[in-house]
Amino acid sequence: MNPVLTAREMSLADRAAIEELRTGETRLMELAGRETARMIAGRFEHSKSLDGVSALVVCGKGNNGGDGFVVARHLLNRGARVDVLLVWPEDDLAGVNLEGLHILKAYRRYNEGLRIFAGIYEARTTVGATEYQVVVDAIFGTGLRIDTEDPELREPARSAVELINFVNAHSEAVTVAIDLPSGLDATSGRSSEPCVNADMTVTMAFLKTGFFQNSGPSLCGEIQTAEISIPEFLVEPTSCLLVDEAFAAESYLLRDPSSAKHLNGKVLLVTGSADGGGSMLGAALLAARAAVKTGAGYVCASLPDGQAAVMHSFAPEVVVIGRDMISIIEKAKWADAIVIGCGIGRSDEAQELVETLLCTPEIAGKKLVLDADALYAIAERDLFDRVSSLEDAVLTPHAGECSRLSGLSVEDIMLSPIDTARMLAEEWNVNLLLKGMPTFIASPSGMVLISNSGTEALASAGTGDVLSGMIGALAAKGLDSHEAAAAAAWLHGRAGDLASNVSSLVSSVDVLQAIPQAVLELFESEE
Ligand SMILES: NC(=O)C1=CN([C@@H]2O[C@H](COP(=O)(O)OP(=O)(O)OC[C@H]3O[C@@H](n4cnc5c(N)ncnc54)[C@H](O)[C@@H]3O)[C@@H](O)[C@H]2O)[C@@H](O)CC1
Ligand SMILES: [K+]
Repeated sequence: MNPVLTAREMSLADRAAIEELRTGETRLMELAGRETARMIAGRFEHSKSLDGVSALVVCGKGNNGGDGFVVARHLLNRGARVDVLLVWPEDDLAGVNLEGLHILKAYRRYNEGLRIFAGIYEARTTVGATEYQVVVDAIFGTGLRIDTEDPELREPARSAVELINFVNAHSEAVTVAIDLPSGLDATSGRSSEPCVNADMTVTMAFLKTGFFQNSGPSLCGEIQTAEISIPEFLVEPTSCLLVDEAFAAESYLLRDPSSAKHLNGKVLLVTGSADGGGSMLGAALLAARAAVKTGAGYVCASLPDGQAAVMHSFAPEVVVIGRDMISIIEKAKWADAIVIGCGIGRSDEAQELVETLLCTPEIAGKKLVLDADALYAIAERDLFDRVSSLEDAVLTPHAGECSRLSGLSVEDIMLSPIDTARMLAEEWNVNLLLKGMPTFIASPSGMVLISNSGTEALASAGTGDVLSGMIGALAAKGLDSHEAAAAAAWLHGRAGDLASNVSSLVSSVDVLQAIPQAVLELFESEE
């Protein structure tokens, strides 16, 4: 899994590379620029040469602008025609950045086409009349400071960002952001007004937390990471990682050919309700079937009396027991993981059931997935002390449920989901999976995993129940509940993608049915 860093962590890594390893700023910058030019070339079919390609590189006064001068040089080396726009006067440049500009100026002797514009006003008319295939945004990187009270950019940055966005909106040009789109805060993902809207972001060394929060996902475009010789050991231990296919594959424990069903993960679900005329058995069916489809060896569901036939018509593999505590405790002793909450309802009786379950040692000592109405009961009955003493549990709220649990507003949670998930997991001493796009999975020790797979396809009723069943299955098969939640979130997203080409048509049953394909893919791509 790849580390995901805050701006501060990235700057510590930069400094360690320069001061401890003596890598040298010039070397890092050269690699940054060269890698970016190589990735730009990769966007065009003729990846070695950029003959006939016209590029505009818009440079700021910090090291991000310095990267821009190097990119401009390597684009020229590959045959592109290049215009460079200095957003600030040359007098504002110093050190490696000024050196970068001097080298570029020396290039002019050999490249008549190279134009260097001193300031936005000098550039505007010519830029407007030129057709570019590439616009490189090198105005701000991790050094940007935004005032959250007043996120407006001042001149000349404002006009420069507007120019980049104008060319992006009115031409076929690909906008490539160096390190991050200018105006985006690398840590929080909040953006200034305006902010560059990139088609592609070539980020240096490591992903940044801002790519996954607030405006980050909508402004970065495709994200590529440039290897610039800042080794991973400089950032270890990391506290945030991006879940990837390789992690999901490693986490998916295949059955031993000689094993019996009871060795392949036994899941108990305490889910579903049917009161009077209403029924929330669908949630129970989806979660149970998802556990089966994810490869649990044995799935048992505790349902309200008289509901076994419904389960068997949908998931004949599932053994059904009653809702009485004696039967539940009996099966809890046997189970490797227990899923509690999907569709049990919000009645006093349901809340009482959750409280009793969490206070029962045979249950509290197991791997637990607490979802939906179980979360409601935890919030209503203030069961956080119980939650804190659980052996290995995961709570799986969406932002609304998280708000009810924590008392924080949905807006505040969404403004800093990584920090919020980490803080609550630490406070409640439990794993917390904060559902959304992306999904954040925090452990009590402060590790946050980000699962970025899947699209809006998953935004439909019942997909959360499917996820709970999947987590239960992976936990029962041997993962701890933090890893199980992260791997299940990734597979769940992938299953959503595979369910249909048209995301709006995807229902939770479609996601369920696509689980085996998502799992199979893991092993096909490994071969
Ligand atoms: N430090 C290093 O060793 C490396 C840094 N690299 C590049 O350097 C970047 C970071 O460079 P810097 O720290 O110089 O910062 P930036 O180049 O991101 O920008 C900072 C400059 O903009 C100004 N500024 C900040 N906020 C502003 C605002 N709201 N309005 C107007 N001006 C503002 C600052 O005063 C400073 O001059 C990275 O994103 C990356 O692109 C890479 O070259 C790799 C190596
Ligand atoms: K940038």
